[in-house]
Amino acid sequence: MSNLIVRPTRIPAVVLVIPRRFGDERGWFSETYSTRTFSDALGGITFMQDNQAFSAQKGTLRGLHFQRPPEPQAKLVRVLRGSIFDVAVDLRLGSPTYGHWVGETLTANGGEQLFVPHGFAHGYCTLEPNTEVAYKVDGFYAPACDAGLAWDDPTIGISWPIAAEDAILSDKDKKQPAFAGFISPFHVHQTSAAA
Ligand SMILES: Cc1cn([C@H]2C[C@H](O)[C@@H](COP(=O)(O)OP(=O)(O)O[C@H]3O[C@H](C)C(=O)[C@H](O)[C@H]3O)O2)c(=O)[nH]c1=O
Repeated sequence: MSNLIVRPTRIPAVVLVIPRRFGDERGWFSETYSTRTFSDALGGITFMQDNQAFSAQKGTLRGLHFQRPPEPQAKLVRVLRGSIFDVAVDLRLGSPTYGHWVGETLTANGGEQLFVPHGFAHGYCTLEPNTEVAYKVDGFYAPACDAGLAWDDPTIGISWPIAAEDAILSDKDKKQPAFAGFISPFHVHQTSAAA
């Protein structure tokens, strides 16, 4: 039996992985990341940084974010506590799913992880209070390359599982630009281990 369930989403480059949990009378154990088991699913990616975010309230929405080249970031996202609706948006010029989004519910109880490659915007909203998210990135934080798109952009049309008036946003995310007129720096044929 494999220690990792791998399921492509409706955008094949965005992959859901579920590491096996070994349960016993004490609880459970799981290898939440291993280059040995994940490399087949994610390619030869080298993660450089671990991030963790705590959101006190249900409906906290972070995104849509990405870093422009030369510092793009692929992300491997999982939930330590609570649950989120995790979203990736295809920004790769030439992709048949350009401008399309995919969302997956990630929970601490289920241990699901979402891989978001280079060329995608990423965002999530929390589905319960006191939710903690941990994620690996394959590029360092580069504020000069930080970029974003409006979480509620009508052209992208993400079906968030919360009412717009209930979304809790940073000041930055309240002012992210619209997708209309966006000029993507990414291309589907960019050679990258993560896209
Ligand atoms: C992302 C990041 C942020 N910071 C500092 C910068 C700010 O002073 C503070 C909060 O940053 P921000 O408001 O951008 O955090 P989030 O809104 O959670 O943004 C993240 O959430 C969405 C879902 C993402 O996919 C990105 O990883 C990231 O943009 O942490 C750092 O020092 N290092 C980092 O790697």
